[in-house]
Amino acid sequence: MASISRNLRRSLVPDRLRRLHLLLSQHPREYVTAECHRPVVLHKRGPDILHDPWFNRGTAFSMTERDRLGLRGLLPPNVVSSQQQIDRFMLDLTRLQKYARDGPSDTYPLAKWRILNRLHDRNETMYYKVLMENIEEYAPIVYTPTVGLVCQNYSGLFRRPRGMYFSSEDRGEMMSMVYNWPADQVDMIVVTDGSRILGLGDLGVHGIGIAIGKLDLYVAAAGINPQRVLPVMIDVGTNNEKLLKDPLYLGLQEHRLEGDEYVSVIDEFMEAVFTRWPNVIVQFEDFQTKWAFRLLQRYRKTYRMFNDDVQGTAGVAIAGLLGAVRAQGRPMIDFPKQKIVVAGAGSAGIGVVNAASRTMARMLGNNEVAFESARSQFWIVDAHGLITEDRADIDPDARPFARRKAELGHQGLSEGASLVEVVKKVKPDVVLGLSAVGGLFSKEVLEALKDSSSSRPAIFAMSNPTKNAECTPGEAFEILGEKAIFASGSPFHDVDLGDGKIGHSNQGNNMYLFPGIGLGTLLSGARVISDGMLQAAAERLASYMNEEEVLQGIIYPPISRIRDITKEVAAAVVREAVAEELAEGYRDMDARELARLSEEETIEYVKTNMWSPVYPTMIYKTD
Ligand SMILES: NC(=O)c1ccc[n+]([C@@H]2O[C@H](COP(=O)([O-])OP(=O)(O)OC[C@H]3O[C@@H](n4cnc5c(N)ncnc54)[C@H](O)[C@@H]3O)[C@@H](O)[C@H]2O)c1
Ligand SMILES: O=C(O)C[C@H](O)C(=O)O
Ligand SMILES: [Mg+2]
Repeated sequence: MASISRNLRRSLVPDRLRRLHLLLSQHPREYVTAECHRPVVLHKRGPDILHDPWFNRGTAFSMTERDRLGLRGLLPPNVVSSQQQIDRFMLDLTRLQKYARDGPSDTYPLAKWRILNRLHDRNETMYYKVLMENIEEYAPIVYTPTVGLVCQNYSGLFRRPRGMYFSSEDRGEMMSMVYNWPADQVDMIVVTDGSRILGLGDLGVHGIGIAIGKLDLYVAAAGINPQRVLPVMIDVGTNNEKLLKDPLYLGLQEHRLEGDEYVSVIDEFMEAVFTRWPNVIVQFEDFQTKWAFRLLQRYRKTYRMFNDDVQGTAGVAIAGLLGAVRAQGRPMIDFPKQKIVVAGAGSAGIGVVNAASRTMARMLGNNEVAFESARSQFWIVDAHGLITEDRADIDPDARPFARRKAELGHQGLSEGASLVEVVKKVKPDVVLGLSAVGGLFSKEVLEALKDSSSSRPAIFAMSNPTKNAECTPGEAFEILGEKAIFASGSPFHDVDLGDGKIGHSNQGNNMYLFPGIGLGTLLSGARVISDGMLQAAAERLASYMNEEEVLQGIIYPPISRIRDITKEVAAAVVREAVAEELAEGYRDMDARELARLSEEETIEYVKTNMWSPVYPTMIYKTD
């Protein structure tokens, strides 16, 4: 029988230990934690349980449970194990996938999503077990890139509602509406207003799919209990003319609210959710750039919130950029010498440049000279070309990084210079795309990068979904050869370079950080999410890959390791929250005890609190 760690043993009384041994004999060891061992109290019986995906376990209900919960006779008599259920489902899934093509040129992503979604609707535990055990195959279905296709087709795919919808029509009602949600505890909310879904633009209310997909990763990667997650869509209208005219559109058919009216809706939502669930964490997702920064500044000092596109993406990019330095055989401290061209000056691009330049400045001494030197390592190109001081109506968020007049002359560049011109003149170590323009890193741009001052030029084609990637790994390796480092926001296959050589295609997606940021914040009980906590998360991700992997060009972990990396990131966030005296503790772990935990004990503490897809003991209560 598998052994139980000392920490876990300490937290269990003897009869629970017996059940734990039973669980260990039925499930992979990593699933069995104290968190999944808590009994669940039910206030419903019979068919109500079978229709509730949180509690339903179908044919896996034992005979004693069927008696206890009024289920006897409501299910076929053969009791099966959870593994037999998964085997049966997987067989059916493979068969259905085969006969349910989505279209002539396409393979089966939407068909797969529909089948998985039906399981999500009837048995959440089983759904997450399938997802976790097949994360490489199904993360790209429930998350990027297929989630984009799902949002684009949401009116046709919609079956059962999931999550909550707040609209501009609900002004004045939100405080009472939040009590319509059935869970008394919510740990994690992902909220979107649907205004910029991946690189697909304004998808209005159909953007709820992205919040659902992000929370699927919170459950699968971070072990947040699926009963305590809440996807939210704030429908303030849409500026997508097609949706405004579409008779099948599910949202408000009016233009988006603007200005103070818009802010007041978001304010009301924040007040309502933090009143009912004071300890909740709110992740802002896919808000158009003009609101992303403003809302972040407005709430980050008072609420437990962060913006994934601005802050999660920045951390993931920093980890990858540091990986690219190490891949050149140089120490991370050489990062401030890297010349970086960024294509895209939206929430993601500016978020990356802000955070990466701060990281450089810290390495250089954190004073004014250091900041100035760090700033000068970045060239930002947007839809109008190179951003310089000469630009009229410059976006205030981009202003600090506009190239100075004095620098331009000797570089032979001017306001609005094209991307290819900038790459030719600057000879950057890195080109990083967050432009949402597929193919932007054209043959010409990649050819120009051959003159890079780096021994291993790095290409980050980070825009999503797949067709928005600035280039493919095939294009990058073909032109730049085996030394190139490649990462993309959506997954691509590695490239066979012949002679047994592989061009590694890394996935540089904020999924490697947001689950750990959320989990670490929850388990530390930090009241806000500080820059230091975000930096600690990024640094842990950066150091996760070992020297050998990095030298091979592997700068991000494979998705199969997402649960492990998330645990490590969460522990780093907890420790930083403690160091900054922001941690207030979680459940029976108070701030003082948290501070006494060693690094290893913090990791064990995180692991113990991660939910796993194991059917818990159920107890029926009448009130
Ligand atoms: N990989 C990840 O983890 C990750 C995270 C966040 C966002 N993203 C992706 O980043 C993209 C951008 O997101 P955003 O919120 O910043 O969007 P945005 O629309 O606010 O910004 C896009 C930026 O690209 C610029 N741009 C447009 N055409 C260009 C061109 N031809 N050359 C150079 N720049 C051009 C625009 O001027 C703008 O500054 C999206 O595709 C999104 O999916 C990826
Ligand atoms: O959702 C993703 O895959 C990454 C990112 O948040 C995005 O907006 O593209
Ligand atoms: Mg996003």
